[in-house]
Amino acid sequence: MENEMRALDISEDDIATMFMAIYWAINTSTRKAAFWLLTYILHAPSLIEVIREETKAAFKDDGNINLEHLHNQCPQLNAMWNETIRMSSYAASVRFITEDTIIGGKVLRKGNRLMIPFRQLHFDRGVFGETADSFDHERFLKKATLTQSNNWRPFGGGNTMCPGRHMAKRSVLLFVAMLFHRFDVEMDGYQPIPAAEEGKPVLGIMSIKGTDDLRVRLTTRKAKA
Ligand code: HEM
Repeated sequence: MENEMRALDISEDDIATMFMAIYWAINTSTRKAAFWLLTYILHAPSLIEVIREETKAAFKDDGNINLEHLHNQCPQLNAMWNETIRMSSYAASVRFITEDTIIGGKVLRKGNRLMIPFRQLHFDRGVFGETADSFDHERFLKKATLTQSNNWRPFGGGNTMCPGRHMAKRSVLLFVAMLFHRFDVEMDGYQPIPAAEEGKPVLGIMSIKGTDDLRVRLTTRKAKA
């Protein structure tokens, strides 16, 4: 990729900026999304069996795992994923206004910047209902069209919509499915859902606040005879 950029005469500074953005995108939001998804599941442990049952067809006898099964044929796990990134997204799209535009009776002047904070969209009770503040693992099962809503934008939108979104989802679903197939997982004694760092906007998924964490116990599951 670097060679291709050099061949296009892109400057050293711009190449560094692009790589920085890519490394950062890969290394931050995806692992945080996995953390929050596991946290929500461990706080409703009956979901673990639901996931094991739904994902077991993805695990092949030859050791391979069918990623597309996890992506397309596991509605419950997918609904948990959608709900997790609704709850934990703290990004905002920033757009440069190129023409005077009227939205909802408000004039947006050419030359200004517009910020669209996702958290406010994701917690809008007009769209997500009275339970918008809490994790509902079935929310996107009961209403699959929510993913088409302009209020659900964990990956932004338009030309700069996150190109890593499919990879991020597949990585996290794979990690969670493998974890529950290989291990019994439980909280190391009851712990509340860790506080999220709400004071610091990020381009993606929220961090845990301060030293909060979630300790878990893992026990290897015995292979079925
Ligand atoms: C849960 C995981 C992730 C979340 C929530 C996330 C979220 C976002 C958001 C909100 C944007 C800005 C979209 C906009 O401007 O409207 C973005 C951009 C971007 N993301 Fe992600 N992302 C995730 C994972 C990834 C991964 C795994 C990669 C790379 C493999 C990636 C690569 C990028 C890149 C390159 C951009 C800039 C796109 C552009 O400006 O054209 N992201 N992401």
